[in-house]
Amino acid sequence: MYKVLKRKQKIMLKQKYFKRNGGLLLQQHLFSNEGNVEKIKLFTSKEMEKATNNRILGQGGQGTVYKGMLIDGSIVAIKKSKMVEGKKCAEKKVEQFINEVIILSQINHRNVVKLLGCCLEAEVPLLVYEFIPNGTLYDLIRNQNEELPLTWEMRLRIAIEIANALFYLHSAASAPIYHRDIKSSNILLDDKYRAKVSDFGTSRSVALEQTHLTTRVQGTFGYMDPEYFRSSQFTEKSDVYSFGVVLIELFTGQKPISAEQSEPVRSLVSYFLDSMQENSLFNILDPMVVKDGPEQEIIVVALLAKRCLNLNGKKRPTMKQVAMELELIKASGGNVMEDHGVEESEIDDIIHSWENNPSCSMSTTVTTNSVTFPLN
Ligand SMILES: Nc1ncnc2c1ncn2[C@@H]1O[C@H](COP(=O)(O)OP(=O)(O)OP(=O)(O)O)[C@@H](O)[C@H]1O
Repeated sequence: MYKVLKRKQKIMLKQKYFKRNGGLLLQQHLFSNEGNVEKIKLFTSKEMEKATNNRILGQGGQGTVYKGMLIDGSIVAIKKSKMVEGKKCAEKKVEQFINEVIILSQINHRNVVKLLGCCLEAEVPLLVYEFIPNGTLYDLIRNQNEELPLTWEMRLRIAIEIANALFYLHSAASAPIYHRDIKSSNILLDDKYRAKVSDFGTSRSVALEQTHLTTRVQGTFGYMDPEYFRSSQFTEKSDVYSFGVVLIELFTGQKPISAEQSEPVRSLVSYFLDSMQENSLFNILDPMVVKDGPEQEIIVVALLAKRCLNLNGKKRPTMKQVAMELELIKASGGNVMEDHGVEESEIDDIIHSWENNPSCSMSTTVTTNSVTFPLN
C-alpha cells in the first residue's frame, strides 16, 4: 500500500510540474500546428537525472547550462531554468522556455543550435540541445593564443555564417523570426569553429505582413538598436544593428561597452563610427587583423558594418543584403563597389590616411574622449 501510494504521489507531482512548466501551453501549440513540435522529444525526469552530471558549461540570465550524456551516448547541453520567486515571474520564465521550444522547433539551419527536446516534468523546465564544444565567440575573441590565432579569414567566415543564419530566420517562409538578442556570447562555436546562433528565449516569430513588434524593451546594452530603445518597436533592422556590433567586435577585438574603472563608459559603436569619420579605422583594429587581413577587404567590411549601424533603421541593409555582400567580399577579395553601397572614393580616403600614417596601426591602446551611447 505504501509503495502504491508513493508511486501515485510521484505521478501527481510530475503532472503538477508538467502543468506548471508550460506543458499545457506546449500542447496547445502542438494542436494549433505552430512549429514542428512533434520533432521535439519530451524527455522524462528519469532520463534527465541519468543524463546530467554536474559539469556546468555556463550560466546565463535564464539559468544554468550543464553538460550531459543521453542513453544513446550522445553528448548534450542541458539548460536548467532558474527558480524564481513570485507567480508572475515564474510564469514569465516558463513562457520564455516554451517560446524557445516553439521557435527552435521551426528551425533547421547549420548555423543555428539544434534543440533536441525538453523535459517538463522536473521541478524546473529543462531544454536539451546538441552540445557545441568550442565555447562562445565572445570568449574566442578575448582568449586568442598562438595555437589558435583568430585569422582574418576565420573572422570573415564566422561573420558570414552568422549573417546567413539571420537571413534564414528573417526570411522563414511562414513567419519571419527576429532573434532580438544577437551578441557574441550567444554565438557558439562547434568542433570546426563554425558559428551556431543560440539563445532564442526572447526571439519572436511575426506574421508576414507585420513590419515590427511593439514590446517591452529587452536585449543587451551595447548591442541594442537605439531606435528600438527609443520607440519600443523591434524590426528586422534591429537584429541588423546588433549584427553590426558583433561585426566590429570581430575585427576590433574590443567589448561593445567597456567600463574600465578609471575611464568613462565607452561604446564601441561610437568609437568605431568616430574612427571611420576621422579616417583612422586602422587605429582601432585588432593587431592580428592589421597583420593578417587584406586592406581592401577590411575596409569594405568596415563600410558594411557602418551601414548596419546607421541610426535610421530604414537605411540599414537587410540581412539578405549583408549575407550576400559578405559572401561577395570573400569571393572577390574586397573588390565590391557602388552596386553594393560602397563608393570607391571612400576606400581611397581610408587607404590614403592609412598610408600617410601607418605607424598608428600597430598601437593597441587608443585613448579617446568619453563617448556616449548614440541615442540620436
Ligand atoms: N548547446 C550548447 N553547447 C555547449 N555550451 C552551451 C550550449 N548552450 C549554452 N552553452 C553555454 O552556456 C552558456 C549560457 O547559455 P545561454 O546563453 O543560452 O544561457 P541564457 O541563460 O539564455 O543566457 P542569456 O543571459 O544570454 O539569456 C553559454 O554562454 C555557453 O557557454
